[in-house]
Amino acid sequence: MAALCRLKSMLALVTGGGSGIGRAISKRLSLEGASVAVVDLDIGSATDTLQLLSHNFPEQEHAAFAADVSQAHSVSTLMKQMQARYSIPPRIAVSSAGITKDEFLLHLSEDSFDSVLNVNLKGSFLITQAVARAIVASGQNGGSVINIGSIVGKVGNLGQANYAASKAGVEGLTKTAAKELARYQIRCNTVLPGFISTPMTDKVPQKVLDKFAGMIPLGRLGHPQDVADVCAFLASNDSKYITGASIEVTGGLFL
Ligand SMILES: CCCCCCCCCCCCC[C@@H](O)CC(=O)SCCNC(=O)CCNC(=O)[C@H](O)C(C)(C)COP(=O)(O)OP(=O)(O)OC[C@H]1O[C@@H](n2cnc3c(N)ncnc32)[C@H](O)[C@@H]1OP(=O)(O)O
Ligand SMILES: NC(=O)c1ccc[n+]([C@@H]2O[C@H](COP(=O)([O-])OP(=O)(O)OC[C@H]3O[C@@H](n4cnc5c(N)ncnc54)[C@H](O)[C@@H]3O)[C@@H](O)[C@H]2O)c1
Repeated sequence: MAALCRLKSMLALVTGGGSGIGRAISKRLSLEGASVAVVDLDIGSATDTLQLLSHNFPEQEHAAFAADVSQAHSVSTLMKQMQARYSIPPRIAVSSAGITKDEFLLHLSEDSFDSVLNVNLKGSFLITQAVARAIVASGQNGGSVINIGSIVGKVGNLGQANYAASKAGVEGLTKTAAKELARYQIRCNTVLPGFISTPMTDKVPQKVLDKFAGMIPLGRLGHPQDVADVCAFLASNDSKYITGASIEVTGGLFL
């Protein structure tokens, strides 16, 4: 197989890189030659991810950063730290940081609503804005923003009014960013994973899983790698004419 080097000399920022899908994306982008800034609330898990990244090219430099994507000041500090470390802006920005606080609507608290929207939607906004600003300020056009939504943002899900709202918002945010940032050749796309086996889905009650068993046409739960492969495509020039798209990575769940 030809050496994977579609992202050689590119700097990628991946939030939520300490676990699950974000960790798989970090690994996949490094395999294709990118230097990866692994960003997570949990610096320990982000540092653990560093140990898993590829170093196939001498210029690859990976680093871990602690940041809370829901807080503007934290994202601002992150960007300053990245500027000091790399002196170039990230050309690939993946927002994978996300949380759930599941509860039926009738019992859902304001705090559970706010915290999920702040991390999942506002976090994607803050990262998209910060990276776009850095690219525009560099005077050199070009970049790929990849925001991780969810099929739940499209179809809804029992117990996830907050989460579904946040993920539907991520799509609207990303489509608008695609329209506004095209003039800078910054492409913005949303990935909609289905049920992917990660610590996030480990919390789903077994009786719920049992209800959905057999509902996935491709016959298996998704792996984080399944999402990472699509993100590598969206990060690369192989998707150079794609922006504003929402790509479902679901195995056909909820077709
Ligand atoms: C096996 C292959 C696919 C499995 C798919 C199952 C999930 C649906 C698709 C999600 C895909 C993408 C998700 C992705 O974005 C990442 C995540 O968000 S992972 C978290 C997903 N969260 C949920 O699906 C919510 C699960 N439900 C709960 O956590 C609890 O039910 C809760 C909402 C906290 C309420 O708990 P409580 O103890 O008050 O009630 P019960 O758990 O006893 O539930 C009462 C009855 O409602 C049924 N129920 C609950 N949630 C769902 C659901 N999402 N879909 C269908 N039915 C649901 C539950 O089975 C009980 O039914 P019964 O009265 O018959 O026992
Ligand atoms: N697993 C699935 O089935 C599935 C499906 C659809 C969408 N998604 C989305 O994919 C993304 C990754 O999910 P996952 O399954 O890998 O979850 P995960 O829980 O394994 O990883 C989420 C990561 O985000 C980090 N994080 C949480 N809040 C943060 C914050 N405020 N600032 C910075 N980092 C923060 C966590 O520390 C963790 O490392 C999430 O946005 C999730 O909503 C997951």
